[in-house]
Amino acid sequence: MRKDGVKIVYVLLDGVGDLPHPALNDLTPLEAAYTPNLDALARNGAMGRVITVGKGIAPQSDIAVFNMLGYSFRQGGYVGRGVIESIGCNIDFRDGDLALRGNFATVNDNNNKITDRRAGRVISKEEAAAVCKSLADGIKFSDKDASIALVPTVAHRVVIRIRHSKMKLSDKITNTDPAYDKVEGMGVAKATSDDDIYVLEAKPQDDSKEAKMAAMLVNEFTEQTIKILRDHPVNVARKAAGRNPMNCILARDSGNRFPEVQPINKKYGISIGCIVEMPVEVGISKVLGMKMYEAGSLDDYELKARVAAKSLKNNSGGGDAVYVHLKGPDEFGHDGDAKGKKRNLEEIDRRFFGVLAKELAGVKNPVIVVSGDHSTPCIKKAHSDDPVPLLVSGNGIKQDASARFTEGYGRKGSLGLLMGADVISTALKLASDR
Ligand SMILES: O=C(O)[C@H](O)COP(=O)(O)O
Repeated sequence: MRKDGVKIVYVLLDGVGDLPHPALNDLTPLEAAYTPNLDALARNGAMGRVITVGKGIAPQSDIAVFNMLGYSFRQGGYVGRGVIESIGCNIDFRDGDLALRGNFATVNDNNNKITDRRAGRVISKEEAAAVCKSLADGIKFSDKDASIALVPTVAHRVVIRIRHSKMKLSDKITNTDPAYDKVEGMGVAKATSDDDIYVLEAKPQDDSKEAKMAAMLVNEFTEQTIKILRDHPVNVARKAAGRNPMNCILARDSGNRFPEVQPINKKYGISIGCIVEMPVEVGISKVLGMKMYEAGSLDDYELKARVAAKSLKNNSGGGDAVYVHLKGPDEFGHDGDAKGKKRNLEEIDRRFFGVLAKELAGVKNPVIVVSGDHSTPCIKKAHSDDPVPLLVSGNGIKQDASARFTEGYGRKGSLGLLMGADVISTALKLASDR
């Protein structure tokens, strides 16, 4: 396959896929949204659908993005989101430490019933830092050789690292977060509702003393966290202001070692940069050795479009491809806000794809690939295994009858049903064969 001169913008819209929603007259957010720029791309390309990780798997974003970049880990060997987020947030993590993804959550004072898995989502950096400091100072494990470090990242998200100075901890333990399961090391959304959920006990998944120790330490962490945070000044203030207290941390996706993977540029024989912000996306990019471009905060869509186009221009040291992750749609899906998701897609269309179209003027024959890492249907308020639409657009790509970037056109498109791990090689082939 000749790849000389190929220029690709690869956009993953987090949680973009959806199902018909009554608030949108039984359309999906993509179908209901006014997206003239995406529509124009659809008319100049071909569509299909993608099962990002595997049939029947409602994946978390980490393993889904790895797959969409060509790394399936189906033969095992995935290290877990906790490790990827640790790498993303620069915590001092070593092989044998236990790394977990945490959520600040709200629980009832008396029975550990979870009333909000994200403690209201709005958590300031100061609140998160104050709470994490109290926990780092206050948590005393019964085993004196164990210690804890916490790094708050974005909103309700926090990274937990537990270290034992005399033992490598095992990652073979279950989650305390009831919303996700671990399947072959991958985080998978469970079909639970948010209405009747409790903090779970971490259980060892084998008989080793390392797994028993890891589970015991996570359970001590949970119990002490709830005690320390019950009357914490941050929570007294939050409650007084009518906000949900951040009085618990739910842990999931344990991992205990660095991943070993082939760098992405070597895998595809081209140079691929990226524009990412979330800690998990930063972790993935570091693991794959991608060059990261600064492009403001999560919703600086115009800037992201400008930086993406510039990264491909030969006169600025241009790469061959740039992967852009846009977090926007996913949170609306989790919150069940179909109208919000529609509005967000309209904004992305106007402020990202509209600007990108103009900024790419100086790039010769670019190909734009658009897809998602998974579906987050608003009616489910969680990730699902529904395939996501895929669009490969550019002059010379054999067009099908796609008129809009929607789930429906994806279903009818000429690219058919692909696996996530095959998307980049398929796009490269279509781009090179023109
Ligand atoms: O936003 C995230 O971090 C994940 O995609 C969803 O995680 P959550 O269900 O814990 O918010």
